[in-house]
Amino acid sequence: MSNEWGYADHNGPEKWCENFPIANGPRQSPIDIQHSGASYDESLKPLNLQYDPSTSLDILNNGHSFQVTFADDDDSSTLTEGPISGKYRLKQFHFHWGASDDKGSEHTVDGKCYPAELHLVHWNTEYPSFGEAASKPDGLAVVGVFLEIGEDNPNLQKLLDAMDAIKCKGTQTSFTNFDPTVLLPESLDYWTYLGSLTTPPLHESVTWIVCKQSISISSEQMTKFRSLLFTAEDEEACCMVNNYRPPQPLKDREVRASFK
Ligand SMILES: COc1ccc([C@H]2OC(=S)NC2=O)c(OC)c1
Ligand SMILES: [Zn+2]
Repeated sequence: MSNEWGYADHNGPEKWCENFPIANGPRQSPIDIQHSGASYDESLKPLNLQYDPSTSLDILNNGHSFQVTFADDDDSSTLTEGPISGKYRLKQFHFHWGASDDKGSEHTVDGKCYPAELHLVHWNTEYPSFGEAASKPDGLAVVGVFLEIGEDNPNLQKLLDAMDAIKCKGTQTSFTNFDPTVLLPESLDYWTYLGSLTTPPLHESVTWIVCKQSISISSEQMTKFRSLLFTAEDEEACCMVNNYRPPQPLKDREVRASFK
């Protein structure tokens, strides 16, 4: 398989180990989070997420998902506290989703799949850049938020309105003055464990912070996500759906809960 990984049968998650043997490593993500298997840790602090909307730059279809990228040349948008030490800067956020409402999240909870999952990707300012941090064991902290079918979510509308401009792989458009705080659930109770990026290169560099509470998305809004394409303008169109990796073995890891 060339380095062109994807989510199809010929280049999807079951094949990634051919070019990325870490795919079978000791701290791979995502995982199935079992309520009964998580231990409450009273030493876990509340998350401190401070985002400056003026750091949002653009929205891009990268051929695997769509992402909103943030200026990260100072400490304007950061994650501190929670399970981490030090300060992590927001680099980007993106989503994973399914072809139908019964699948799409990467993490599952007691075997339950959600239709989509948001990832807010932060890098440790102990390192000079995201690129340097991405391969270090404490380099990244990703906040995961489940999306559940319900009422229309007005906080997603600005993202949905931009999608016509980024339908194809490699297209992007300006996306300014967006505060990702509006995408967080009311409660910031979380599970945390040590894991990895969920796409190649699958670096085992992520402190995962998965929110217990979901946010809503309507079925109509999910349909808009599914109108994006994995493919470029000059290629045969392939709908961007099922861009999720299934749960990986927990192996010798613990999952801690910030709540009883
Ligand atoms: C710009 O940085 C990123 C962000 C996320 C990933 C993947 O890892 C997780 S988490 N979600 C993914 O899609 C990534 O993979 C190379 C690079
Ligand atoms: Zn992701």
